[in-house]
Amino acid sequence: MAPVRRILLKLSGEALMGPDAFGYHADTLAGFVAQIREVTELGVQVGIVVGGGNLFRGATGALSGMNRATADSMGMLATVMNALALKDALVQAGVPARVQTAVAIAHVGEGFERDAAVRELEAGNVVIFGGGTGNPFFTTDTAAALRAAEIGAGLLLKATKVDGVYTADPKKDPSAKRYEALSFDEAIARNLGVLDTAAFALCREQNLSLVVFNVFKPGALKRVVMGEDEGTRVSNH
Ligand SMILES: Nc1ncnc2c1ncn2[C@@H]1O[C@H](COP(=O)(O)OP(=O)(O)OP(=O)(O)O)[C@@H](O)[C@H]1O
Ligand SMILES: O=c1ccn([C@@H]2O[C@H](COP(=O)(O)O)[C@@H](O)[C@H]2O)c(=O)[nH]1
Repeated sequence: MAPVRRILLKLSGEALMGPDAFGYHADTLAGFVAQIREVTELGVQVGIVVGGGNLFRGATGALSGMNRATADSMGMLATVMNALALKDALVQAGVPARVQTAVAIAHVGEGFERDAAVRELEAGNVVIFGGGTGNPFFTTDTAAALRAAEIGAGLLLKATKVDGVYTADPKKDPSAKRYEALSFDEAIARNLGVLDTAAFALCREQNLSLVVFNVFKPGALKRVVMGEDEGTRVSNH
């Protein structure tokens, strides 16, 4: 089977810290870069939205009394830092990459512009979208669904710490069962927390298929883009 032509990869921020409790784990980052390089070598165009859970989440700041919108701005800045870290690691590995940010930060990255992003992808550059949607009260899952729709990605991939979508959070409920596939209607109706509802709803509305997979499994990203049996597929069918 031919690989998907263009993907939007949502890379977990929390995954970047590997076995550490905070920040970046160099070997883990190198492993993700190797997987991304593998799919670019197949000719797949790769857009990336990276989360911020290794550095800061707005909801956590709000719990300790911060204004939620301010805390979310800090969370968005955390995702920009992750975008820069990922870009640096990709470029050092010989994979050309650009950063576009939803929050304007002069001299740090280009501002998000859909046409420019598509041109970069067609030229063979990985484009990393930092800063989420640019708005508080959203998550990078929703940003990933949004950017996927904007760039016309054939598939949205959520690269995370679990190997698919389960009947309940497998970290909290050891009896949870993994789905091989399910519909967006079912995911929303069952309130499955692997993605936020806004992101599920946008995918459903835009008829954008999603695969949730474990990014720590070597070669998993390539298997997903090749349409092989990996993770859980969520779609309108
Ligand atoms: N039904 C479910 N199936 C699978 N995972 C679930 C489910 N419900 C909740 N989860 C949890 O969702 C997590 C993945 O989503 P989450 O947004 O928290 O992580 P992330 O995207 O990896 O984080 P980050 O904010 O760092 O980008 C999993 O680690 C899992 O514990
Ligand atoms: O559109 C967005 C995206 C993200 N945020 C804030 O950033 C952090 C980190 O993102 P995660 O998706 O949780 O990894 C998030 O907790 C929000 O505080 C945002 O405000 N808007």
